[in-house]
Amino acid sequence: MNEIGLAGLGSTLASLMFLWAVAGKYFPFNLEDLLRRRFVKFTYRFYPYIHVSFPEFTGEHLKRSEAYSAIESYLMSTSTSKARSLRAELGKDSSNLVFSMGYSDEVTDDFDGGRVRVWWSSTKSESKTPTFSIRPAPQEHRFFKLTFHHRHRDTVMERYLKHVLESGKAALIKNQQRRLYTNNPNRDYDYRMLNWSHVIFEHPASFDTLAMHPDKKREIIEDLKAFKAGKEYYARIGKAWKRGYLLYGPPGTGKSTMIAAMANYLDYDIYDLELTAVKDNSALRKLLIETTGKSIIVIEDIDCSLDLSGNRKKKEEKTEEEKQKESLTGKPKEEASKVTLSGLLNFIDGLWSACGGERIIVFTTNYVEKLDPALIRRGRMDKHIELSYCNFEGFKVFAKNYLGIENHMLFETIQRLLGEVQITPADVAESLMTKTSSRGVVEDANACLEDLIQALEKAKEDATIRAVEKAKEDAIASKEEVEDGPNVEKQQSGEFCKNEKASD
Ligand SMILES: Nc1ncnc2c1ncn2[C@@H]1O[C@H](COP(=O)(O)OP(=O)(O)OP(=O)(O)O)[C@@H](O)[C@H]1O
Repeated sequence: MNEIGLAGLGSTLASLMFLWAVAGKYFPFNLEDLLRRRFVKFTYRFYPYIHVSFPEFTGEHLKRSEAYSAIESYLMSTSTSKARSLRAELGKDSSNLVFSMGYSDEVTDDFDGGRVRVWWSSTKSESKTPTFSIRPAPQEHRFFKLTFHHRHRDTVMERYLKHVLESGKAALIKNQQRRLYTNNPNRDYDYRMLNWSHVIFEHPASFDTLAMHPDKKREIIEDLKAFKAGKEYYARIGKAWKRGYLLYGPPGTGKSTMIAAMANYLDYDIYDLELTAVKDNSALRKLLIETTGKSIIVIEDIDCSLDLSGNRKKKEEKTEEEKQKESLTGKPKEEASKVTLSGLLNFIDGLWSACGGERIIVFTTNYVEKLDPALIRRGRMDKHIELSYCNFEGFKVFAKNYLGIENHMLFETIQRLLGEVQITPADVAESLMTKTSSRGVVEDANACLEDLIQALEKAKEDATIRAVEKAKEDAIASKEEVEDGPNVEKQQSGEFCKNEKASD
């Protein structure tokens, strides 16, 4: 092209751009938009298909995409009959195989009575870009690809994908084994940087095996049932779909067993949150975001996990033993968690706590009186459940489950003794198991009940001895007080403590 030609082209382009700008300004409709749509329509003549891809990991923190999991589960039912290459995994009760689409395979799916046809394929690609980050990124990128004709765009986007996600999520819950998650202390070494790691949850506890007064049990079951069915109710009253349970009582009274029974009853996963391993409030929030719905988030022994007075303790001096350990291993003592009470309150009912929905938060403690009232007020911990020493009703549950009996001549003695001594359900369970053979068969119910009576009588004796000793100590203390007069020093220090508490 000669110089004149180039100049001509230049001026033509300039005129076109000018006209474009003028047209965009003065035309009554959006010309640019119209032309773009015409162009797209034109290209559809040659290739009328649209693709949507769903990557496995998304976001800055590479969280496994819920959409990917739901599609994977949806395709399990579709692909088994249609795909030619399948992957097999163990199903819910470890006795059946669940099949899913193999990589690089494609299946068709018909929707709307066969009017809409789509194609799904599963692909993986190796990451070729070298990464120089401290935390290596995943080497494999997996995604599902959905292909459909452009004339079905609205149906696919508005109805078909909704159907896939809903059916997939439902199938996921039905097929997937329930999981017990724990916050991952090794996340820095996990390439996916997952905050939670999990094992299959297989605890056999149920409300039938829980030794507890039947009325109390019924009340808890009703509460859980109402919660599970409460999606619309919570939406109507404008509250996040979550509920807090505080389980308190002495060790061995069944707090952990109750959580397992709740999870089995609701068919929920459990997130066992080890608060002392959480670095700070923002790490706590990240953990919360990564939990899924239909789950129970548990913080056991909450009184031991956090300085609940709200005052951080001053940095503790290292002991000689710790200093020695550090010099031997070269590793400094692990930093204490900086999670604060307000961070925890935010976790329970801050704005972030509403993401996901259908979650139960459970705190357990052996010392309810130690907890900050703000933490357990109604609305945060909606239901306070006391698990206490074994009563006769609880014992009857054990007798039925462990020995297969509902009545026995020794029941009367046991009922009397249970009214006189405090014994934990764990101890009762232990006594009833002593005569069970290694095959799990009860060899002699009578002998088991006699063992329990012995344990109860021993507990009664011990309690009497403790009471006598306590009475002696009290008598000595009051005698000393009479002889020496009121202990001024003690009183002063008592007052000092009170003042210190008041100023806290
Ligand atoms: N109420 C109960 N019903 C049935 N079994 C129980 C009950 N309480 C305790 N047990 C039995 O005792 C064992 C210990 O109970 P569990 O761990 O649930 O008690 P806990 O209150 O959580 O104790 P801790 O406070 O020490 O964690 C369980 O394995 C279970 O077999």
